[in-house]
Amino acid sequence: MGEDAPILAADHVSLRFGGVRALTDVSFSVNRGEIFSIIGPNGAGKTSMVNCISGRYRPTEGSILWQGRDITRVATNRRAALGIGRTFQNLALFGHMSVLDNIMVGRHHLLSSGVVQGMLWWLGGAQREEIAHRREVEEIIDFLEIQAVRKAPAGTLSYGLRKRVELARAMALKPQLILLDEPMAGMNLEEKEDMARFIVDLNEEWGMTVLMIEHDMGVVMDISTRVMVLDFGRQIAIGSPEEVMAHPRVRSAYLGEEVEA
Ligand SMILES: Nc1ncnc2c1ncn2[C@@H]1O[C@H](COP(=O)(O)OP(=O)(O)OP(=O)(O)O)[C@@H](O)[C@H]1O
Repeated sequence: MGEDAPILAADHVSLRFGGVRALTDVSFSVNRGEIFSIIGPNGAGKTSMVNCISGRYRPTEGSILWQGRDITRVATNRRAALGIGRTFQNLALFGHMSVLDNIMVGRHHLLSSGVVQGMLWWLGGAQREEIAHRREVEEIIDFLEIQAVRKAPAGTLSYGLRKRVELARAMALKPQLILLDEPMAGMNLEEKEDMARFIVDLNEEWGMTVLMIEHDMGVVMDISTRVMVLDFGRQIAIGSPEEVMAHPRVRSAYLGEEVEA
């Protein structure tokens, strides 16, 4: 277990909400070091899949494997402690708190996974760790080029900068795998280009494996190692961006083209 196994795998995952089949028998694996993207039309099951990985939803059938170990029944906060990080589309930043404090909060999220561990951490040299952690947070702030706003209340920032702070908060947990749910949504071209560069760099320089959902096909095809396409909860293609774009079912389902006879 461990080194040879994919960092993450979904094994025959199905998810139903009453009569709605959000996912049907989806299997795939993500290799360490990849930027792996999930695409597909609205309602295809992308968010459901990511929620199964983060632990927010439990698959009706099938399992989620982390480095070969079955984590289907592991709680969300434990998954974060294992090394699965994410940005939360709906978890807003604390508007009145500074950028720095918002990023530091990410760390406390990790510590809150156990009162006893938290106590031991505190008794066992918390201050030293706190200083080391602050240094890491400063590195992340430098990396994401948000030094100029580190003391600003998060609520005063532009949309693009807020998204960067959210990314910083996820990075502060030092995840091995980072889940990004539509990181470019609502961004202008320049903000998208910046975000794409940060994703590539956090992958290459910080060694984080990336799993993302993104609607912007240009960005997906540009930066992804591999792409999985979902449609009506089923996997219809998986492969390199070129392979996926050339796939007849992708062209018909996703790009609305007629499938040639
Ligand atoms: N909590 C829920 N309760 C009931 N149905 C749900 C729930 N979450 C998702 N669904 C349904 O599951 C299907 C897949 O939804 P999901 O949000 O995973 O798709 P998506 O590909 O992320 O779509 P979008 O691109 O619009 O975000 C949809 O039919 C959706 O209505």
